[in-house]
Amino acid sequence: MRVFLDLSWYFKERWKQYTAGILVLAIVAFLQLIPPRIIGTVVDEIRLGDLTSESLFKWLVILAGAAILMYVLRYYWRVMIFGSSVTLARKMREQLFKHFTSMSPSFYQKRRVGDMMAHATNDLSAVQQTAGSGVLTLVDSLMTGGFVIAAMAITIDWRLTLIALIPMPLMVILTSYYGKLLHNRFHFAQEAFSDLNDKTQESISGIKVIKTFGQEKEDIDEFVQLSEDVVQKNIHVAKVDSMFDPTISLMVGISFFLSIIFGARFIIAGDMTIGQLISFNAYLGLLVWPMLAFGWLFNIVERGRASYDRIRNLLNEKPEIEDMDGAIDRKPEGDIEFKVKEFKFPEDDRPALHDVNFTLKRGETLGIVGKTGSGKTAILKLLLREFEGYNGSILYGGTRIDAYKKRGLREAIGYVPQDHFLFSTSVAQNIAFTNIDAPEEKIHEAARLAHIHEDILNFTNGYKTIVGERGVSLSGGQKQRISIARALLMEPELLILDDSLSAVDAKTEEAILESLKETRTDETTIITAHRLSAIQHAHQIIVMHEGTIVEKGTHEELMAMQGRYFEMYEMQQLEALVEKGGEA
Ligand SMILES: Nc1ncnc2c1ncn2[C@@H]1O[C@H](COP(=O)(O)OP(=O)(O)OP(=O)(O)O)[C@@H](O)[C@H]1O
Repeated sequence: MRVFLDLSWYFKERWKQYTAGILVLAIVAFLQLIPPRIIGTVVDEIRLGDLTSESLFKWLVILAGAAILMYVLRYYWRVMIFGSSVTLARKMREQLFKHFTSMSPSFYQKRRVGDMMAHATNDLSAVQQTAGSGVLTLVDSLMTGGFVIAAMAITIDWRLTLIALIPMPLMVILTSYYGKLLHNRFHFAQEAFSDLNDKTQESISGIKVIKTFGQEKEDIDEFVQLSEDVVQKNIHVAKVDSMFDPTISLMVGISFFLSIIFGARFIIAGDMTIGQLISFNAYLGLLVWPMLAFGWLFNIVERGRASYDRIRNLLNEKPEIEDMDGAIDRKPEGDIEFKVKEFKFPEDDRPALHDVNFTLKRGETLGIVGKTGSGKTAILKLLLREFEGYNGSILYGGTRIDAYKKRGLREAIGYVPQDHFLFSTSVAQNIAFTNIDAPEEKIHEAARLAHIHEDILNFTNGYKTIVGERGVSLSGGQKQRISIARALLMEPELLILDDSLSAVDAKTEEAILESLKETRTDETTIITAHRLSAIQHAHQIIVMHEGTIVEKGTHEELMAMQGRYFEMYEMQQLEALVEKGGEA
């Protein structure tokens, strides 16, 4: 029952609804006692020959009145209690979503999407059930059960009541045992559901790759296997679940059996009338629901507790990167001074960066080149404060970047990542992602700078064209340029292009670089690239190798050094020549 204590914050918040709901439930529980009582009285009046048409009419009116009142009140408590449980789910769903958006990238590195989806669906619905059906079954089993037992003991016979209740302790022991079994099995069923969710999500996003490699059958087989696992684990849950009802019915059956045997003896002894035994048995019939509710209560509470714990654990995880107390609330600007002695990604023993030092003056362009895995993106991730825990300091405008509020820092940076993402909305909305109210001219201007404007005008609906999930209907180069336009619309203090020109042809690349040079005279730009033409004109170029800077300078200086950069350049010239068919 601890989950009710865990949810007490919400019960306090909605105490009016819950109190009203519980009060109404109590009235319904009391009204339920009327029909059995009337049936017994009528039977006794028939036996004694006292029943008149007036008295029968009176009983029928009372029965009808009680029925109508119960009908209305049953509707009312559902609105109060179940309505509140729906609001709780909404509230927790919002909390979860907000939490997900505040978490650092390393959180997503550790967790699977399917798992998070399972928390936001199955777990939330189990908690919702606890705050709705859980409260109902708890209150109803105690109240209806209590009232019925009191009516049996006080108005009929306390000895027969005690006898009829003999199977109860056994029922409590059995149902709580089933509850424990259920808890474990439900946990495994949930995990299997997470795996299935994860698989489905991955297969759908990777459908192109699956089809290209003709792996549909293998993928379906894997899905069927996981789906079978979910079914098996849920059958395990259902097996325990289905033991509740027969057990309770058996116990109630034993109660009826005992009440008939001993009730008949009491009638023969003259301690009880036939009408009273009929009322007693009708009351016993009313006990079936509270007993069932009691069994369900364990079931609901066990599921709710497991789910609530999982959600709480998730919500308790703190974002690794948070604003420090008194953080500066403005966008940084000025020179960038990068001095990192050593940096390791979480859960990685090898340093991704070591001894990386450079200064970038405001308004200058820095080019970063190097083999794949040499640490180019790692530098950018530190600048963006996506990761921390490095040994050294990164200053922006003379102040450590962690002294700024994360929001301010990120607003100053227009970052175009390698794995850019387009949303399933229009092209215009994708570009105006950071400023949804941006005027049309600004959106077009950004698109012109990214040299995608003409392409967009050729789309069926121009800027209103809806981009499929992850932009499947666009070419790689078009997606890249829309992502660049999105970053340019921010007019960022620092523009970072992380290998963002790889899918555009050399001519378009040159045109984009030219327009950046013309418009971004006072702002800073960082470009990482494999193709040297993208960084050739930068004020400063650093060559990365195995996590450190091995060469630094302008294109001319680096060429003169005849080192790695020179080799890369020569190699790329040769490749270009071969592509052109060897004509010099
Ligand atoms: N999130 C991460 N967690 C752990 N290790 C990582 C992570 N990201 C990158 N690495 C590792 O850090 C090293 C540097 O990676 P980085 O992404 O900076 O390379 P890169 O030079 O940008 O490569 P590319 O040109 O292929 O993009 C690599 O060995 C990579 O495997």
